[in-house]
Amino acid sequence: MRLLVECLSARRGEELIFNDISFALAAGEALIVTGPNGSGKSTLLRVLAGLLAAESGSLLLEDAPAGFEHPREVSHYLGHRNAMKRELTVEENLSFWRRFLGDSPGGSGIELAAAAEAVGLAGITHLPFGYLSAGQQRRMAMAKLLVAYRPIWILDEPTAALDVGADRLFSGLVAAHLERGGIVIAATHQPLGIGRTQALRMTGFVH
Ligand SMILES: Nc1ncnc2c1ncn2[C@@H]1O[C@H](COP(=O)(O)OP(=O)(O)OP(=O)(O)O)[C@@H](O)[C@H]1O
Repeated sequence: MRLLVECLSARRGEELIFNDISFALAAGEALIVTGPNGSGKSTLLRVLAGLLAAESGSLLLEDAPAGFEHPREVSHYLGHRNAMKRELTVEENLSFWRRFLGDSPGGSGIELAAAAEAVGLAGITHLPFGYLSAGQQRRMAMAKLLVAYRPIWILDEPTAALDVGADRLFSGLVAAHLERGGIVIAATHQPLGIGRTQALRMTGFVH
């Protein structure tokens, strides 16, 4: 599968945030998006995830499973917020996401306990999500990427609030996903320490 992005532009309110963004990612490849605050990284990821409409340009999947046309249909999106309910336990949250997202063709998510173990937090899935520390909450949000299979991971500042150990752990999860033929697009100020990456530097739109 390939993700093709051509001449993409996006608007927020009256402002054109970026213009003419193009890239292509094949299975096993990652794109790291960098740029100063306000340069449009989150906006680009939200367009890729189908949460915002592009102003112009195209987003295409090549050699995708039959019936899947837009990247959002086969993508995980991890935004700045963790998208977990504080009052529900970790297990209830992950179980909701597992059922809600379902698997894309070509793979299957792993069990909740295995996902919690993969992010180094086995044994605390019975706790309300709100009881966890900021770093533990972010780790659990990463477990969401594992409980339902999606070939494309769209990640906005995935390692914010993580300690060095969790940073490494996350790089490992990303590397394993790429190894299995996944595609990763991540906005980050910290290097993820992974191999085959392309870089996209956002500069903001110059009027
Ligand atoms: N809902 C909105 N309406 C109008 N403008 C918005 C809206 N959301 C974001 N913007 C503007 O769009 C621009 C790009 O924001 P965006 O969040 O994409 O940047 P970013 O590169 O991800 O920044 P950061 O590094 O701070 O996360 C900013 O100038 C921001 O003020």
